[in-house]
Amino acid sequence: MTALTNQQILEQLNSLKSWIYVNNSISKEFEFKDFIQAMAFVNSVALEAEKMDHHPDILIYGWNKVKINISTHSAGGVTEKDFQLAKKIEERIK
Ligand SMILES: C[C@H](O)[C@H](O)[C@H]1CNC2=NC(N)=NC(=O)C2=N1
Repeated sequence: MTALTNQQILEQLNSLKSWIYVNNSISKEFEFKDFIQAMAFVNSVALEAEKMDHHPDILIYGWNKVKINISTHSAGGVTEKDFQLAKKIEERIK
């Protein structure tokens, strides 16, 4: 899998809500009612990641916030798989 160009990444970001391109990955911050809701979200992301065998970096902070960063380690950049995972994550919080 080859890394997408900056142009391709910026175009694909338009199909996602509030994700940004930073530090060679796509990233979004989420805020929840409380810590338990945040952890429930993180566990649902873990299940999606396992299903895809494609894993994000997950930061749980500030009690009820979660930051997700996704890149494709083997490609050293952002690939289609990262956008697929981001779309799955967005479906999980609807
Ligand atoms: C062996 C296993 O399939 C690989 O290490 C997978 C696991 N999850 C992964 N996740 C991400 N984000 N990038 C990868 O290159 C990757 N590779």
